[in-house]
This record gives sequence, structure tokens and C-alpha cells, in this order.
Amino acid sequence: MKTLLALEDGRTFDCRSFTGPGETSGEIVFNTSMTGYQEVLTDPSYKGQMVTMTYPLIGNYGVNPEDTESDRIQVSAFIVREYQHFPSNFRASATLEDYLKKQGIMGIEELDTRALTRHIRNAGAMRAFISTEDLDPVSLVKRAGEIPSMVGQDLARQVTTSVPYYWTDGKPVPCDASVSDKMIWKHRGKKHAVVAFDFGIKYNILRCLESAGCEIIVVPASTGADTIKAMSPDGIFLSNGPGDPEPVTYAVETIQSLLGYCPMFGICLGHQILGLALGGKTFKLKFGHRGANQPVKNLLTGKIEITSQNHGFAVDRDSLDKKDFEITHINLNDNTLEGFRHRKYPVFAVQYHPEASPGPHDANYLFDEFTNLMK
Ligand SMILES: NC(=O)CC[C@H](N)C(=O)O
Repeated sequence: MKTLLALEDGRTFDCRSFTGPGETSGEIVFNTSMTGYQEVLTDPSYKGQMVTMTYPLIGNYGVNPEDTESDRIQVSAFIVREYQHFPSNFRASATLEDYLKKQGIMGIEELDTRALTRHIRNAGAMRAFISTEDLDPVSLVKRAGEIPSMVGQDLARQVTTSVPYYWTDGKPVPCDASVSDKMIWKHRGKKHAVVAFDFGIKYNILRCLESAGCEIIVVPASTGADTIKAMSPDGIFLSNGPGDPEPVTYAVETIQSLLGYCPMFGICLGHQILGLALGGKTFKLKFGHRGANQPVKNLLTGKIEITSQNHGFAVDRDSLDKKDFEITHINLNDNTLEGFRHRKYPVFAVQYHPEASPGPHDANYLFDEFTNLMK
């Protein structure tokens, strides 16, 4: 079906919807992972964004019920060079086309995704509109410019869980939120009791925490410090999530009042929120880091890790006071901050995704560092 993709700066692409008619909008970004499209689609950090894959052939291994990072597709549209209509894989239970259609998410193909990616790299991530109905470039460019900008948006609020839950044996299990004392921990002593703030948490982070020996209760993003203290956890985890970290002031304040209470570990949005709580500043990158091949240097060991990433904002490394912070990781593509630890508080964080999904497992050691800190 004939479709138009329009960017706010006036660039348009003729393309084809492989999921039927529709209209959608969002910030347009690119991801350089060669595989892992189902994990990308279901990562809540992509809320409000349309993702274009730089790998040219997508859909060839279908979808399955296991490779999900949340309970639904989170992207607002999925853009590929060529959609493969006939998947072949022993794990596949459906096609990508049916998966997208069932959840009302548009899939777009037959456009020059290399030209689109080069444009985003030169001009930056920007607002975009896709339509099968409004094929007038002038009108669609105007509509792209009218959607809210990513800067200033608290999207964690939209994807966080509304009630606390346990993550047990690889799945969410309801938790009696009214019981707010040590009695809620069922395996205390055998396992590390961890409260995980859900700003848009990926399931594989919970799987990794569980395999590292943690018993986990996931709580809504707006949970207050008193509720956390009533649970008396051994450690606090701050998750990844969508949007701009700066407007998530309620979480920044909560974390500020919990500093020094117990060990904390943050990933991606959690890294940014921790950076803000400790007095740092965040800023928007031009086009962000999204893919499974980002080189990061661990400054403590001198080793290079190939990492999975998905972020558009970053903590400004110059905003961190060197007497309080140790910079532990940097990105070798652009030298931006990828990780820090605090000299006084038992707190550390990384901007990238040690849980991978999709991507390499080079940084899985960080989950053990968190459990060691809790010992
Ligand atoms: N994966 C994440 O947690 C992303 C964090 C934040 N939304 C950003 O784009 O930078």
C-alpha cells in the first residue's frame, strides 16, 4: 500500500506499508543491530519513537513468544528496507507482519533506509509522520513538525507498571503491595533482596538480576523513598526507560533521598537519573546510540567491550565533579560517558545495556558487581 514518510525538516520518502492502512508519528531513529528485531520492538525505551533498521532484510526468522522485552510492541512504527514475507525458523510461531498488525503498529518497507540513516546522522534524530491517507508532502511535513518534541517529555510515566510485582522464575508474579516490611522477601538470606524501579524495564535485566542471585520486587517509577525503606532492600536497581530524564524529577528526588541507604545500580535511563540525582547534567545527543555493536572502553581494566545500546540522551561527563565521581566507561566512537561510580556512595551505573537482548554479552559481569556490592 502506497505510503509517505515525512520528516520535520522537509525530507520525504515514498514507501509501502506491509501492515495495511494507517497513520502514526514519533521521533525517527535508526538501529544498527543485524538481528534482534523482536527485542527492539518490545523495548519500552523506544516509546514515542519510530525505528528504522540499517540491516536491509528484516522478518526472515519470524517472531516467537520468548524473545520479548515487555508485554507489547513499544515502537510507534517499524521501518525496513525489505520485509521478508516467508520466515523460516524452528522457533517462529508467527510472521512479523501478523505480529505488528495484531498490535496495530505500522510496518514500512521499500524505501532507501541507507539514505534515511545518513540523513538522520547528518541532520539529527527528528520528528516524523507516516501516512497511507495523507500523501501530500507539504501537509505531512507540517504534521511532523506539530508533534511534541522528545526533549522535555517524561515517557517513563507512560510505560511504568501501575502496581508492584515480583520477578520470579523468569516471569512477573503479583505482589501484595500492602505488605511493606521485611516479610515480603521470601528468600531473604539465600538471595539479595532488590527493589527495581521500573522506568520501562526490559525483561532481560530482570532475568540477569535473577540469575545473579537476586530476589526482585519491581515497583512503579513514582514509588517514594519511605515505601522503599519499609521494604528494607539490600540493593536498589534503576531501570532503562523512554524519553528525557530531566522531567522525571520525582524519581531524581527519591533517589537523592536514598543515596547512601544501600547499594544502587542504574542502566541507561537509570544511569541518567542517578547522574542527575548526584548533581550532574544530561543533554540530547545528535542521533543517539542504537545497536548491538557500540565499542566501550572499561577504564578500570583497559578492556574493550562490544555493547548493546539504545539511548538519545547522555550524562555530560564534564558536569560530574571528579573528586566525587570515577568515570569507569567511555564510548570509543564519540568519547561520551558510558559509566561511572561514586567515590563516597556504593553507587554505579552504565549508559549501555549489559543485559544485551539483542547484542553481545561482554558486559554481563556488571550484574555480579552489583551482587558483590550488596554482600
Ligand atoms: N534505553 C534507555 O533507557 C534510554 C534512556 C533515554 N530515554 C535516552 O534515550 O537516552
